Amino acid sequence: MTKYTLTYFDVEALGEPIRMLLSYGNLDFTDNRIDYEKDWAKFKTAMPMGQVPILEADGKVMYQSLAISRYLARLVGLYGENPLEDYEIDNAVDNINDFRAKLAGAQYEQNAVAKEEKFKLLKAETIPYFLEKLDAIAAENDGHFALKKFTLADVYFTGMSNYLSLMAQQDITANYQNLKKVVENTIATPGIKEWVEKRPKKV
Ligand SMILES: N[C@@H](CCC(=O)N[C@@H](CS)C(=O)NCC(=O)O)C(=O)O
Repeated sequence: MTKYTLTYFDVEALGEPIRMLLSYGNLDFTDNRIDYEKDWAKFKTAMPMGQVPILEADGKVMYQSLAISRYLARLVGLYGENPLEDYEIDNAVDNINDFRAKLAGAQYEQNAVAKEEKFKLLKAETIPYFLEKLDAIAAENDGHFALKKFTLADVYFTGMSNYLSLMAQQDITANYQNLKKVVENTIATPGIKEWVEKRPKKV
């Protein structure tokens, strides 16, 4: 049986959907967490693109979190059954990822004045815009993000949700019942439920 090792920082963020997919599939994995302050400089040079997450499977080193997530989703039956279904799932994941990129653009802005301006715009426009759109998509899909069923897109949103809330400086599901439903459904799913109960409490 394949043994997986996920290497990432001691946070949820981009690594968490991967941990959830591995847990959902009941795949045997080591959750290898790097201490950023102490150890990252020496690990970075050994990473294929100088970044994490990476997933090792029987000697194969995989990187790029979305590529890894799609690979695992295929493996555990959370991807589409045909190219059109794949498109629907990818589309939902890309919408969520666009939201993440907007938040990260403000969060990691180095200039303090520019950062404050970016956050003002985020709070006034970008965050409500994305959350309303995403909530409407989840409403159309009966509490899922695509195809009215549990897929990679639900796991991606749920795995990222605490990190997205942290960056948005607000609970992103608080006023959006359909988004809340996606998260509740996902964390009640066998495999993921057990993972969420035992995972380190680090966003
Ligand atoms: N597109 C990459 C981005 C990976 C990425 O941004 N990783 C960050 C952590 S979330 C990282 O390794 N930062 C440390 C660095 O770049 O030195 C992916 O999705 O895997």
